[in-house]
Amino acid sequence: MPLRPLDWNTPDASQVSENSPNEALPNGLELHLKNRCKGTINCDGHERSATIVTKDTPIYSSMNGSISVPCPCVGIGQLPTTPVGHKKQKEEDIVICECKYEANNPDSACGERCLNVLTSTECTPGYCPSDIYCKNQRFQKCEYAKSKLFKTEGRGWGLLADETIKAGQFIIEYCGEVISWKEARRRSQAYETLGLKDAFIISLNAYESIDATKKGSLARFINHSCQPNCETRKWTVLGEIRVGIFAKQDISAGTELAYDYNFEWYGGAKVRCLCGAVGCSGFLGAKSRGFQEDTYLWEDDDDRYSVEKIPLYDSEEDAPSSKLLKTTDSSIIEFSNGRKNEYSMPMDVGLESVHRLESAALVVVPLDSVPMEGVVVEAAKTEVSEEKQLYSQETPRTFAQNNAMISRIRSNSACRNYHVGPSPLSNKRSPHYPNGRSKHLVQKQVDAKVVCQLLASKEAREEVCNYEKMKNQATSQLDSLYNEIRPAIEEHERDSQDSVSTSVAEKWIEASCLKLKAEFDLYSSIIKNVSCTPRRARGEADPAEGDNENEVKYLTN
Ligand SMILES: C[S@@+](CC[C@H](N)C(=O)[O-])C[C@H]1O[C@@H](n2cnc3c(N)ncnc32)[C@H](O)[C@@H]1O
Repeated sequence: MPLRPLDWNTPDASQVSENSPNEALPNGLELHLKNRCKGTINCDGHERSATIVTKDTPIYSSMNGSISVPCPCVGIGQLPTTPVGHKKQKEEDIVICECKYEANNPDSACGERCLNVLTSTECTPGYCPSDIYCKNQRFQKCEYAKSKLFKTEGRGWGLLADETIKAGQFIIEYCGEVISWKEARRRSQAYETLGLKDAFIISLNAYESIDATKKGSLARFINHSCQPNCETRKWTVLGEIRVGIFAKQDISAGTELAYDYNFEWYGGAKVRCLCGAVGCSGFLGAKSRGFQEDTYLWEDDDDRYSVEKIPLYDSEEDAPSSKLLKTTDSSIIEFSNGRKNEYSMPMDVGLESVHRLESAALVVVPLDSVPMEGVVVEAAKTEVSEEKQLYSQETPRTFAQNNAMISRIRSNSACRNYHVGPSPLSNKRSPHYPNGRSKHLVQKQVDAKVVCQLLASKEAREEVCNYEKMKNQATSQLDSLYNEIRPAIEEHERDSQDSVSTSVAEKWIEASCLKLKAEFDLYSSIIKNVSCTPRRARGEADPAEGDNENEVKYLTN
């Protein structure tokens, strides 16, 4: 049973032949000289001897009851073995389809219309009415497309189609050790500490991950692309969820296979994406929650770690020479979070600048977090301590939560690669101010009540208050929707769905837009009234009962 290997038995002693020195594996891992076994590897018609180490060895795959090791010819050699560690499927859990094999219609034997195929479940041998004709046991029979390893430029090893592959075709299973989510985090950190640059852990479901770092199939060599020709899909095979790589489109022989990792970035080095796609997001995991939160946290006033400041290329020579835009003078680019950055652009603006623009557009920042500096400075012209009163520190649902939701909805999280690290950056994630508060807790907002105290006109005050009320309503609507949606999101992470339902996503988008509009209305009203209506004179009675008069005095100075 060559499935989802947790471990392998030692190859049969009869396989042992001449020993040869260890060879470096494609990803730089060495064979460990432990539980040593010698075996003959038959690869593309030629034989070579090698030391095979079970248990503690980076050996690839569980194909057809064999283990695979890379051969210097960049092929794969096989040694027979038996993977163990699978759950036994209970008879009562076996789902039986209603197909009937007809000799003149081969598709009748568990083709597209098979009930099991429609629910991404493989038929169980011995129980399928199509019996030996059943075509729905691709994972079990390792019906992989032909592929071969090749060395890429800058992205390590990659995998090529070695035959024409049709859209929708099963290419290969992502095999590896099935471990808990917690163990995945622990291992990711350990691998990073060991200096392993490549990440091989993908998420299987909310609780388990597949680690192909040391044991896995050739699928572990498939690189990421922001415009991929493959995708991951989950199938239920003999009662277990397993991950396969499937073709998204027809792929011709010799084309590199790639899928979108939806890489989950938790810190550590930001890895530049070298997929070369037109809409490339710049970094592996740039769309993930961790990456966006980290980037956002530092955008305020510390540009050192923001994505825009990290050069995409190590040197100018590395940068592609394509000239995509032309401009003559300095341009102000307004980011979606309202922050303006001034770039003195050279005559020719190359790919890097375009990337910068694209990555800026990717950052979704709700108005909650817009500091409104223009308004406050202009209106108050006051001491720093008063700024605190204009900016409420209330953070009903911070950006982190909002953004987590957005990125979860957005992410097709069937498979996320982990890249976890106790890196220098992780210290930066909780910077502290001298007053001991964490920087990311200081989400500034304009406090409409304090602004009202500035305004002499009753109508102006009422208008601002009304807009604030509407903003608060929209905020609590979004909050309750968040609670309503959470189970759906959790469910989505647990089962094999690749995305949340469109209706859920639409509800969320609608409520978010309403909140953004309410915020926009409030802030426009504040700007309009602060700049166009008279201010209250010093010492004038406070419009609101019990308000602090000193506050007003300061503000109108
Ligand atoms: C699952 S492995 C893929 C195989 C890997 N190239 C190797 O040589 O073993 C994932 C790692 O490959 C590299 N990689 C994959 N896609 C990449 C891309 N588009 N740009 C840069 N590096 C990439 C990254 O180091 C990533 O952590």
